[in-house]
Amino acid sequence: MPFYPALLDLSGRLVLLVGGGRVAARKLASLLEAGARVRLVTPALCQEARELAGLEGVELIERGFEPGDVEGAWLVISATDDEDLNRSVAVAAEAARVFVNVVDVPPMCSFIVPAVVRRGELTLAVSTGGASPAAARRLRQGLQAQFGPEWADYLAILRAARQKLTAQGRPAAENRPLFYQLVDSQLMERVRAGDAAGVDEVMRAVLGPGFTLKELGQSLGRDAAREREGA
Ligand SMILES: C[C@@]1(CC(=O)O)C2=NC(=C\c3[nH]c(c(CCC(=O)O)c3CC(=O)O)Cc3[nH]c(c(CC(=O)O)c3CCC(=O)O)/C=C3\N/C(=C\2)[C@@H](CCC(=O)O)[C@]3(C)CC(=O)O)/[C@H]1CCC(=O)O
Ligand SMILES: NC(=O)c1ccc[n+]([C@@H]2O[C@H](COP(=O)([O-])OP(=O)(O)OC[C@H]3O[C@@H](n4cnc5c(N)ncnc54)[C@H](O)[C@@H]3O)[C@@H](O)[C@H]2O)c1
Repeated sequence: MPFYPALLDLSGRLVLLVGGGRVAARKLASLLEAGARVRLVTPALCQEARELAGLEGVELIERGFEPGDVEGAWLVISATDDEDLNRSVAVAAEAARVFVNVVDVPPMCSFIVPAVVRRGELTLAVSTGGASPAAARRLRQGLQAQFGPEWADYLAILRAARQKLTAQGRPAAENRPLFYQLVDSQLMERVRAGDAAGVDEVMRAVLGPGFTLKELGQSLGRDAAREREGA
């Protein structure tokens, strides 16, 4: 089936998560990372889920699922191994016209979850359409090795430069070639090398004065340690 790919803005939006096992804990972590509010419905929690359930933004309901739990949710995820329960969750979500993922049960899903690499604002999402989650995982691992932490700084610089340039009010047709000159320049190599002076040099050559790291409120290497730990 040709799934429609999209990136959801879940910040401040309610998501219903059913189940309290290790898989639910993993889903809870990624939902909170995306800024969602989570209603967690489960009669029992593993230690990891219990810890995350104590965080801000989580409404823990310690009992079995009831169809009314879907009320107000923008998205539903069911992470239990009980087939009847999963079906009840899927039916309730469908009736409420809310997208639902039943982990590992494609026929009950109205959306499926890709394997993901994040580097600051870069998101690489891999889906095989459900053909092979193992292949999706291997692809993700390959991308993780290929796209390093420098992408976080690189995109932060590009965003800041783009905002400053577009705020100057020139026609988009004039700005456009500059954006391509920038992404086709040595900028990425300089960022990767942690060469701040080199970055400034490239920015000056392409965009003129006013676009140094300092002038853009940017610096290098902020996310490197974190990304190395998470890689
Ligand atoms: C990407 C990832 C995201 C995540 O789950 O967060 C994800 N599965 C991951 C891993 C993984 N899952 C499974 C294995 C064992 C090897 C294998 O079976 O291949 C491995 C690998 C491992 O663990 O080593 C078992 C499995 N998964 C599904 C079925 C049922 C079926 O295929 O019918 C079965 C058999 C269950 C059984 O045996 O009973 C179904 C789905 N799994 C999906 C997503 C959706 C399609 C994704 C796509 O487009 O390809 C879909 C359709 C629905 C959904 O769950 O959204 C995550 C990788 C995270 C990462 O490492 O980056
Ligand atoms: N995609 C993946 O990577 C992956 C990996 C492992 C397992 N899985 C699948 O994900 C599912 C969950 O795995 P798990 O290891 O977290 O399972 P688990 O058995 O540890 O967790 C099931 C959870 O469901 C809860 N539950 C039971 N009855 C309930 C009810 N009536 N209402 C609400 N919650 C209820 C339980 O309290 C428990 O916390 C399984 O179906 C498994 O096949 C997927």
